[in-house]
This record gives sequence, structure tokens and C-alpha cells, in this order.
Amino acid sequence: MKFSVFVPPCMLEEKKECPVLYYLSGLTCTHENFIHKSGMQQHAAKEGILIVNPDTSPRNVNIPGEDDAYDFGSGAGFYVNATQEPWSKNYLMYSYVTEELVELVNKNFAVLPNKKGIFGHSMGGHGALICALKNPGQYQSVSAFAPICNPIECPWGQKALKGYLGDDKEQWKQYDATHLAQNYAGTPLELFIDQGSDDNFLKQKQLLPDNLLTACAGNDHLQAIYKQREGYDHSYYYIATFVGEHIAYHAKFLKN
Ligand SMILES: N[C@@H](CCC(=O)N[C@@H](CSC=O)C(=O)NCC(=O)O)C(=O)O
Repeated sequence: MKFSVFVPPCMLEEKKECPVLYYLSGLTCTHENFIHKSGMQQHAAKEGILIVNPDTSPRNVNIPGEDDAYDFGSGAGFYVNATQEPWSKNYLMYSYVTEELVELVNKNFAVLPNKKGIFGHSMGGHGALICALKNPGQYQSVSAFAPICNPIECPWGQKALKGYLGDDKEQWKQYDATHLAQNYAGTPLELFIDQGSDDNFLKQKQLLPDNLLTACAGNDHLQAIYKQREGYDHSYYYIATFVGEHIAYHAKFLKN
């Protein structure tokens, strides 16, 4: 598995220990889209935060058809642990991003292991939300750009969850941010949800933020901040515009 890391100057030059922020990308992305297109480096440098961006799936694992669709298989791991063959051997993205990658980063970079945030875009926004909701207290901050908020109810999510987890919809709920938010009983958590108003995938009902906001409103342990950006779409131009605001938001929690 490849992943990219941005090391802030204060870690490189002043040998300071820094907080760490994991960014989970969306469908079709590799570990490079975010570093090429978001412009996050200047903001992470200013705040002194190490950024880690994993790939979105295993690659070249010789599963027939693994590269055939943009929304399933390569580039579309959906941050779940697959239980269905042939995916279950390699497609363990949830354990990878919450455990294996974290251990690797903690061992190899001078990060503060208890100052850890997570954010992401679209499929990766879904990933960030479920990682935080399933692991109360593990992430000090979470935010998402145009996340898939209720995958059990949208075409992208239904295709992926059926393929990786099988037909039992009870299993799907374990990876659904809206369902997890309805049942969350952990330490108080704030979810920062960002959404462009002119996002085609919002219009196609792939994202369903209202369902997650309703779930949060009914749960005293959760607080949602929802920012709708007038006229913005789903692209990296949108992410590049607001990534500084997200990194500053995480810094409030990670640098106190
Ligand atoms: N090719 C697909 C859409 C693919 C797409 O828009 N991917 C987004 C994330 S969407 C949700 O996870 C993305 O980040 N693309 C990479 C980029 O650099 O823009 C289609 O045609 O519908």
C-alpha cells in the first residue's frame, strides 16, 4: 500500500513533535490526488501538522475485474473490511487506516499519538466519519468535504457494501455514518460537514447529508457543524478553496 506524507517544516527543521491529520480520498483517487490538487501544504506547514494520505484501495492483487469499475474494486475500497471473497483477503481498508497505518506512522514519524484528527472527501468523507464514530476518543477532530453520509441508502454505497459485505444489511449498518450517529454513545464529538450547493452527486442523492444531520440532532453526544458553500461543486477546486479552513479547524483541537 502506498501513502503520501507531508512533513511540516517545524518537524523537519526544529525537530518538534507534531499532531497528525489523516486525509481519506474519494473514488478513483490514489495517494497523489490530494497532494497534487488541494494546495494543503501551505496550511499544514503554517499549523505544524503532519498530513497522511493513504491510497483508496489495494492495487494489483489479481482479482478478476478489480479494475473494471470506478466505484468498486481498485480506487474504491470504501474504508470497510470486506468479508466476501475474493475481496476479503486484501480489501481491509478500515483496519488499515485505523490500525496498521497509524502504527506505521507513529513508529516512523515524530507525531504526538494522542493528537490525531481525520478528514476526507466524498467516499473518504464517509471513511473519516465512520472511523471517528466507531472509535470514540481515538480522533480528537473530524471533518468531511461532501461526504457520502448514508451509504446504505445511496447507489454508490449499496453497490460497494453488497460487494464487500454481502447481502445482510445489518452488516452494512456498521459502516454507515447516519446509522452510527443514531447510536453513538461515546465521548462528545463534533462533526464538521462541508458541502457545495452545486454538487452533482448531492443532486443525484449519493451524499444525503440531511439524513446525517437529523441523526446528529437526535443525539446529545454529537454536535454537527454544517457549512453549505453556495455554487461549489464536488471537485478539487472546491476542496482547495476550503482546505485551509478545515486544517485550521483541526488545529484548534490538535494543538490545545
Ligand atoms: N469518474 C466518476 C467520478 C469520480 C469522481 O468524481 N471522483 C471524485 C471523488 S467522488 C466520491 O468519492 C474525486 O475525488 N476524483 C479525483 C479528482 O482528482 O478529481 C464519474 O465520472 O462520475
